[in-house]
Amino acid sequence: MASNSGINEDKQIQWLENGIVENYINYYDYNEFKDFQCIGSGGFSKVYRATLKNSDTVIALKCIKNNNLFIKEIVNEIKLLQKVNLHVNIIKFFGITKKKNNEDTNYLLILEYADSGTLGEFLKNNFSRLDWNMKLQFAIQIADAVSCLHENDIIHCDLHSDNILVHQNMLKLADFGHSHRLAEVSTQKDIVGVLPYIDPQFFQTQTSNNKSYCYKPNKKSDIYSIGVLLWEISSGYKPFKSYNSYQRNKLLLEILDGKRETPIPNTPIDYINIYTSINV
Ligand SMILES: Nc1ncnc2c1ncn2[C@@H]1O[C@H](COP(=O)(O)OP(=O)(O)OP(=O)(O)O)[C@@H](O)[C@H]1O
Repeated sequence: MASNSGINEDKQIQWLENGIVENYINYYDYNEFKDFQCIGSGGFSKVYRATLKNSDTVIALKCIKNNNLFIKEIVNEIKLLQKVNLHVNIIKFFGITKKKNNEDTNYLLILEYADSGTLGEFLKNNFSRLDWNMKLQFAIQIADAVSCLHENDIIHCDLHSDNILVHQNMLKLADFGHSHRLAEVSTQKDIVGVLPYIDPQFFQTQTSNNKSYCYKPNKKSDIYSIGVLLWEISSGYKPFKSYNSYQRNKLLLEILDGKRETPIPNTPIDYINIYTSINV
């Protein structure tokens, strides 16, 4: 007898296959692409740069490492990306392709290609040439992209500088694997994300209740992460970069105790006000 999770996986795969047949998802044959080059990897995917044959069109292919384990995340990411596909600061979703792997079939998301890597890498390599006008543009672009999500009642839930890509000096929000529609949000048992960017309320509720976790991610949790990103854009550094992974608990306790990164000298006061404002 199939397990519940097996039934759920089958349903998700069915949704993808129906999407291809009924044309609510664009499908491209894998053989239509060439010049594959691995450009990154994350918790559940490997990402390739490739070119559409007989054209100069460059795209990114996000190949899910283990379809069966992550099929829910793939379907989730596709559904959400399709809702916000028109925004210039959100990575575009073009469709899917499939690759046969012995007995298995791997699904790959076809995405807009960002030519300058993640925002984190970009700041590391280019910070000295960024003027305030550019930093401000970056801040506005992140706020615009997240505002578009929120208008569609979607929350990203995993905002950090490696989930924002840079293309032609413009920011593109990416990686919707942990995002949710607000109506479908439940209380989080597992906290996802990168510690310095996570709304501390996730942890506060957990420790004060002395029982299972009961904080629901919401729009304000994304806005906390935007505040941290604005600081990062103004400094060029990852937040709390002097803490290594072994000091995670120490950092968590300090953040709960109110520790925050301090404004960088010569940052315009209006900019500081935006990311330190508590009236969100
Ligand atoms: N559209 C793209 N254009 C260029 N590079 C990309 C693109 N999408 C992803 N990448 C690169 O691949 C890396 C992994 O992508 P992504 O964060 O989407 O994977 P993931 O498996 O969902 O990661 P996570 O562990 O954060 O959930 C990114 O950090 C980036 O370097």
